[in-house]
Amino acid sequence: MTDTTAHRPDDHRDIRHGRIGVLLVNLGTPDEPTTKSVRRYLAEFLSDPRVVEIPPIIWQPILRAIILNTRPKQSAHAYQQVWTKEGSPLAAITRRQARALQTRLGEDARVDYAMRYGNPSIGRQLQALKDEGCDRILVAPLYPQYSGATTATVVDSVGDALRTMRWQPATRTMPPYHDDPAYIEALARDAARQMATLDFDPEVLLLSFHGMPERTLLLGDPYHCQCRKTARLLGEALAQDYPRLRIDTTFQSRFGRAKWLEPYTDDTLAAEAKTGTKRLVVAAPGFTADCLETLEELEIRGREQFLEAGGERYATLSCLNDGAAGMDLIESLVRRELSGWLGRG
Ligand SMILES: C=CC1=C(C)c2cc3[nH]c(cc4nc(cc5[nH]c(cc1n2)c(C)c5CCC(=O)O)C(CCC(=O)O)=C4C)c(C)c3C=C
Ligand SMILES: [Fe+2]
Ligand SMILES: [Fe+2]
Repeated sequence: MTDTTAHRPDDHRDIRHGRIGVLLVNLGTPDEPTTKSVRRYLAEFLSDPRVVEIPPIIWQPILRAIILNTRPKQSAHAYQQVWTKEGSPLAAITRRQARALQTRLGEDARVDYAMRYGNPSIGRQLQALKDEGCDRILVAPLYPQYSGATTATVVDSVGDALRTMRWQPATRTMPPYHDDPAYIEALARDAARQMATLDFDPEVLLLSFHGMPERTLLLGDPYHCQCRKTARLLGEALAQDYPRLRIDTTFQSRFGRAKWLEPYTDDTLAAEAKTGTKRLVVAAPGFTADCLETLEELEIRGREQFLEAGGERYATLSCLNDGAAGMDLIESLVRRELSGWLGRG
């Protein structure tokens, strides 16, 4: 037991309890944009059997001998292009989301954030909330679409942390919200706000979601269907105001040699330009916060792919981040989950 709340028999009066905690969780990111730091992060991330579903006895030697000797340098270079004074964009934005939610919830709950891989870890943050007297904790994975590689592995990690505690807090996890009207409304409202600031009139809006090996779809992971449903609902919401805009769905960030969900974002950007699309906008509705995959892959490399293939105007929309639409959404999703706890006498 690594429980830090152990106490002597006469300490009972000092144990605070009865508070509610909220832990926002996102994927994770390296601490520094260096090869060493990225290697440490990727070693943890890519060793999760939920993420790479190849038996460890086969995968670990490939990971250690090949991937971790090549990818960290390449990814560190990508991270350097988007790194900020506050650190990795994903960590900085998630931190701001937690602070903004704390302001909105006030005395109703203690809010913090964690990263599934890297820092601050889920285990450390659950313990910290518990040490602050939280005996009920809502874990909110910031993934609108469920997948084994994201949502489920957050829950695995919560289970690992609880396993070390003698006196566990009660926990609850926020469900995916891919078709929640509040999510679709937030995306539509924020897309309209950002489209109004463009200095060109786009012909096409690509909705780019993070990819997954196609095999996961065949094995029953709902991720692909949930992305498709989000895209359909968002398309319907936008169609009223943008009747001439063509909206398509693609999947990005392919990794390794297996077939991933199609169509691929990079191929589609080039194909659109080659078939005559001149003005294109990309949004990434599956990402709650801007990160390497939006700021580098879509904004930097996506732009090059589209313009080099003959496109003329290109823009990416920001994720909901800690803006008003995004925070209204997170607050309403979290309050819904907390309602039973907050309602008690
Ligand atoms: C190797 C398999 C991968 C699967 C499966 C996967 C699924 C998946 N990922 C996200 C969200 C994010 N992924 C991010 C980075 C990232 N993803 C992979 C690989 C897989 N992702 C790698 C190797 C990396 C690291 C960067 C790189 O080397 O390319 C990020 C950004 C992290 C950041 O620091 O900014 C996010 C967010 C989802 C939603 C998902 C499945 C649905
Ligand atoms: Fe990923
Ligand atoms: Fe599907």
